[in-house]
Amino acid sequence: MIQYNIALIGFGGVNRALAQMIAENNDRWNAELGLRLNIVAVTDLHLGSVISPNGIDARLLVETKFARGGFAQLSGGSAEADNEKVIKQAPADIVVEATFTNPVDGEPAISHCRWALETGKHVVTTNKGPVALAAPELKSLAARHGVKFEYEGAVMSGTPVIRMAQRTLAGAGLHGFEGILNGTSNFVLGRMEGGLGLEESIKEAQDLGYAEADPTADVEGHDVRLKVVILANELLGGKLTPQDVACNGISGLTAADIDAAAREGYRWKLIGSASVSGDGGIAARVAPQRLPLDHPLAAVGGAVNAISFKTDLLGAVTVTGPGAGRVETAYALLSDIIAIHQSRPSANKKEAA
Ligand SMILES: NC(=O)C1=CN([C@@H]2O[C@H](COP(=O)(O)OP(=O)(O)OC[C@H]3O[C@@H](n4cnc5c(N)ncnc54)[C@H](OP(=O)(O)O)[C@@H]3O)[C@@H](O)[C@H]2O)C=CC1
Ligand SMILES: N[C@@H](CCO)C(=O)O
Repeated sequence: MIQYNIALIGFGGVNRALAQMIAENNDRWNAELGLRLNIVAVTDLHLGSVISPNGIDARLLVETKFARGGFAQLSGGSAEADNEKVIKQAPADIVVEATFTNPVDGEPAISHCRWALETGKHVVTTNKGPVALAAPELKSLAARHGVKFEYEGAVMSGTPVIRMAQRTLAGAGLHGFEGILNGTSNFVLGRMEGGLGLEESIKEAQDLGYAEADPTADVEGHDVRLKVVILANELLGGKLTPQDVACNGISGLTAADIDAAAREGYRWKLIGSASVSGDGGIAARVAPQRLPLDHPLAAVGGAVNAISFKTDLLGAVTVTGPGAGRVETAYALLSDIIAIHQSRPSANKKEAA
């Protein structure tokens, strides 16, 4: 059995859900996968920070109602979120970055990842900023320090699309994709079809843990734009920045637009897409589209996401699954940790034997 010491950066919906999973599943992971997770540090803007080399009881972390600065009451705790000190000095093997996604410059999350990788710690993250805006730098930093930078949850939450496409569609001639890549806007469109207003629908998505800290990113398409950049660069060999992706969200759609589409046998969906063009460039965009009801993406409802990969050998391969949600996204972090566990040299030697 291997025990991984982890540091949680940001203690909002996703990292809390991971702590809850740890409290409930460590014994099962030990039996099935040969790993246990031990939380040795946490930092959060609201709660402060704590380093505890022997480990912090995950259940206590989740169940205690901490006030602002409340981590100061824990042994090794402080009322300040001292991210740099925690990331550099905590005895963690893996840093779990789940602070807010900054679609403009990716900070402070990019710095969090950099500090971790530079000090020889693996990084797993659901934060789209570092992946969309700094992946080449962070990957080369990881390689230089012999650690991993993993980010499966940055696209489609816990639904495995990045690793799946990289590994199991290798050789199939992937040349494009189109998909519903934002759970909040898909949920909101469904609610608006049912007669609810935009603002009330967004509020519901926030309560359910789907929306970004600033939900403008969801409804204006900026979140999908980051995801399109990530997928185009990871899977199509692109070097896109968000500025390369034309972007329109759903905030301009009115109840009348939605009703008119329904009467005519269509449904509005926010679609992110990219395809390799004849000259080897990549054309990418985010835009609301009216899909006929028999289109494979038209029936995808709620916070569910779906992506159709366009391949030479298989035609379209479509994957559907959760696109947002606290537990669903925490699962993506677990899947990244398992990927790190399974990529260690001794695991590979065993498999080869
Ligand atoms: N929820 C989801 O369905 C999904 C989320 N993601 C991504 O995962 C990340 C986390 O999401 P989620 O947990 O839902 O978001 P939350 O807003 O619930 O949690 C983020 C937490 O990070 C804290 N935080 C913000 N800035 C800092 C900082 N500089 N240092 C320390 N803590 C900080 C926030 O504190 P405070 O509240 O005081 O600002 C908050 O507690 C985001 O980047 C999001 O885009 C990805 C896929 C799905
Ligand atoms: N706010 C995002 C979270 C997942 O990245 C969404 O609704 O899809």
